[in-house]
Amino acid sequence: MEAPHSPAPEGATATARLTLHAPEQTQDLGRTLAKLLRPGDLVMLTGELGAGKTTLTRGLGEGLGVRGAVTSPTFVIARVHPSLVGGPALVHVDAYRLGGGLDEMEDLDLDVSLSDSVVVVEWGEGKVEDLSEDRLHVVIDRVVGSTDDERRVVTLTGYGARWAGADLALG
Ligand SMILES: Nc1ncnc2c1ncn2[C@@H]1O[C@H](COP(=O)(O)OP(=O)(O)OP(=O)(O)O)[C@@H](O)[C@H]1O
Ligand SMILES: [Mg+2]
Repeated sequence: MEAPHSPAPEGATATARLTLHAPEQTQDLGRTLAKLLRPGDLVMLTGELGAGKTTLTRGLGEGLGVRGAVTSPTFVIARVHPSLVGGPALVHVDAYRLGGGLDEMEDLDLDVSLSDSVVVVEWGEGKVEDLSEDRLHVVIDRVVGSTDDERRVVTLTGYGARWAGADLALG
């Protein structure tokens, strides 16, 4: 599934693609990716229902050393997981029901500053890009349409100066 010749999207400063074969690998990717993340980073997760966005976020939470189990934020729009290791909190957002985007996001009245946190947003495309000039976009695709195939192709694309030259080939 490598597509080395596909052009990078406009504005992209770093990109990588990898294939994951099981949910544990998706979670591991999150753990590895967490090492690259800093306070103020915005990570957007895109992928259909059950693609593995929350699974990846669970790994991010482990890698960041935050409190609380990462689950689908079904009944809340955002959940804050404070750091247990003196690092940034993880703010996990389900933007699916976030109609208005940015304004609502700022109105959520989270008791944490987004610029001190790592903000991970599921279903945020077209809604939260304005939160930061820099962002890491993670797209998770099923290799085939079948729901019992565990393979996923993950495309990581960094936008903005923050990600310029970053090595996203984390496999
Ligand atoms: N390679 C894989 N990576 C991640 N999840 C996988 C993989 N293979 C199978 N799965 C399964 O797919 C499901 C992914 O669920 P998850 O909640 O992470 O998806 P999601 O993208 O957050 O969905 P939603 O859009 O409903 O929030 C889990 O049941 C998981 O076990
Ligand atoms: Mg989810």
